[in-house]
Amino acid sequence: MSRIHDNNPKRTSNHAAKPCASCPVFGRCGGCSQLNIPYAEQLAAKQREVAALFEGVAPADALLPILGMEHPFHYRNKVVSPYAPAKGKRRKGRDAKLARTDILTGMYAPGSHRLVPTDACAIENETAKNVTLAIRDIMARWSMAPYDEDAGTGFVRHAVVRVGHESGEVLVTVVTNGDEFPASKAFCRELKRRVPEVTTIVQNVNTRQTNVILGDKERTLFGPGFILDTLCGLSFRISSQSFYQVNATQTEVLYNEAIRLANLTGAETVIDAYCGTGTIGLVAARRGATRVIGVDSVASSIRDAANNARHNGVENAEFVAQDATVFMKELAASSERPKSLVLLMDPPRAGSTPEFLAAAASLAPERIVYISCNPATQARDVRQLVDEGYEVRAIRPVDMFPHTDHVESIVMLEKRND
Ligand SMILES: C[S@@+](CC[C@H](N)C(=O)[O-])C[C@H]1O[C@@H](n2cnc3c(N)ncnc32)[C@H](O)[C@@H]1O
Repeated sequence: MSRIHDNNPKRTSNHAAKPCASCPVFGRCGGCSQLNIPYAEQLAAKQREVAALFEGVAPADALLPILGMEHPFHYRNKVVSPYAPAKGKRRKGRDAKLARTDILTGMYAPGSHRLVPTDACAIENETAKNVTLAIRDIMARWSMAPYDEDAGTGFVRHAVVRVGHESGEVLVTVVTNGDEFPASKAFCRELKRRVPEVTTIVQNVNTRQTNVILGDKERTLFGPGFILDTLCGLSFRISSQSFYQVNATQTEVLYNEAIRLANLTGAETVIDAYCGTGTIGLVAARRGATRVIGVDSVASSIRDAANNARHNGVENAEFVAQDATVFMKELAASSERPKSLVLLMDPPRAGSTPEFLAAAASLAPERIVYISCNPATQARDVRQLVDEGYEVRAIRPVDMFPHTDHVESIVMLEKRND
């Protein structure tokens, strides 16, 4: 996701952190920075940002209009809420009574670990928010202490709530500073009673004094330990540690557009580089690719991808746990180079590597569809691909995170005939 650097002083001064009708903590909470700007204006600014980044890299007419949301609220299907003691409310003893106001939950202030309590949020899924508030109330009622990050004491650190966009299933991960979860069965019963949509509850143990939210140890307290959700007609299994895009509505928009731009005719092998849990590659496997090879450096994502393929009966996709650059260089050097090739790539914010891009170009894919959450590094990488003999045919910004200064973009390149 790219941060907008809008040099327009008028826009900046007009909209500087004023109170906002949709959110009483706007300007203090680090969740959204543009809630006070009309949505159409936000989209126009994101379009301008992408246009500026690709000036001189792509022909101006390659830029297509940004795809925004029809209902740009409550789109976050994953909500991460820390719990902390209210100031001056640090517990004196283990059995000290707690009131609801003694426990803070909400969002951090921008660039800090100061919790801004919120009872409602304009961008988070409402069921997920209800879960985080219900946990706070149960904690107060049952004297479960929130984690104090300075002292390293207290029990409940975070709740990570994921809601299946289509299925409505709800996975709650309670991150605890300790292994033993007293009365965990009663806790689950009470949470389920308060928010009946909850389908599974997992305890994640994190006893380290760190900013990293999840620890390594987990146990399922209630339900199957995962939820299922449908994306582009395929069913995906989501567990507490799986990578899954947080705005499912726009993920479908993003993937549909990427597959449209890939223009698969039924003859192509598709490489899905930086594939995560294989979501986009599996959609390509269903929509015209003869064969899909996904590659990602995270072994657990590759296991999820292979399971997702099996679970959906997709037989023309395989997944490799390897560094994407090493994989591309090995493929470029091998004698088994696929003839008709399309490359899909979706690297992290830092973008790809010059070696990956050079190996990709030497494999001469007919089309490259490059998805990015950081158009600045994407423009840098696309410039190299242009130098290596490709031409930008289309750029499509997609608004995955309304009311924030992030924008996603898809670039489609074709091999130049010169
Ligand atoms: C933006 S995510 C894309 C995931 C997937 N395409 C999706 O839409 O869900 C970037 C992915 O790149 C992977 N990654 C990061 N560095 C990598 C590397 N050097 N080689 C291969 N994969 C890498 C991460 O594990 C992550 O799954």
